[in-house]
Amino acid sequence: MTDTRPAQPAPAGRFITIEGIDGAGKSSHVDAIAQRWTARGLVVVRTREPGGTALAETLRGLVLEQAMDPLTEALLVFAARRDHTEQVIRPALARGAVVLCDRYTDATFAYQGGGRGFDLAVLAQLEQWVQQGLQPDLTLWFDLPSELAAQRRGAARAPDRFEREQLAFFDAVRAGYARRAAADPQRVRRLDASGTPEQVAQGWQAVLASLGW
Ligand SMILES: Nc1ncnc2c1ncn2[C@@H]1O[C@H](COP(=O)(O)OP(=O)(O)O)[C@@H](O)[C@H]1O
Ligand SMILES: Cc1cn([C@H]2C[C@H](O)[C@@H](COP(=O)(O)OP(=O)(O)O)O2)c(=O)[nH]c1=O
Repeated sequence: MTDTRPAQPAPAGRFITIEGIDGAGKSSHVDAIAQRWTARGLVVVRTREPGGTALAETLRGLVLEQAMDPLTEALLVFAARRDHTEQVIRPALARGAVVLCDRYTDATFAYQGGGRGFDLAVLAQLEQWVQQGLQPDLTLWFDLPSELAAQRRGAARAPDRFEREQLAFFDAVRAGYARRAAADPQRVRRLDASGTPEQVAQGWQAVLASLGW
């Protein structure tokens, strides 16, 4: 069935997402990325997926800890996304804020599509129904080999249901991100996340500078 509802009007703010396999280094850079705009007096709304609202955080707890089949998993991350998008992201963009979101739909194509092997055409339909044409203006993809990410994750934190997966799963997730980047290279910018923190920071700074952000 074709979804014929019109896309909602383009929002005024800026929507930036951060992506990568677990242990890629996203959390280590998000404060500095946000500061780039707060230093100029812009309002930055920092949020994450799955999560960002009370309902979506409840769904996050289920997705990260409960065993479930791939369709249930895909529906739950999109249900969380719908609530988050409508309650937080669209209103913030309409107010002119910078929305900086730790993961969004590229993670679904990477983890559920790549990692779990779930049908990409179904994910694309859900994406359309849930987002009604809304896409990030920019996605910073922290990319590095799965082995290196696993070493970085180490034993520092109790692994959730995804972090307990084997290297082959993360190789497939990474390939899922690469497909999304190839399909939309203007939006999804790959960063080499295998270097030192300083080198990685230079990478995202160069991308933002090239956009005049
Ligand atoms: N460039 C880097 N080089 C080496 N270790 C790093 C680098 N960036 C982050 N780390 C470390 O790797 C681990 C995972 O980083 P984190 O930022 O939590 O990743 P993510 O949020 O993508 O899962 C942390 O212990 C962090 O200190
Ligand atoms: C947004 C999203 C995340 N995930 C997974 C990826 C991560 O393993 C996990 C939560 O991501 P993350 O917030 O990066 O976890 P942490 O707080 O441990 O750094 O959820 C999906 O499988 N599908 C999705 O659509």
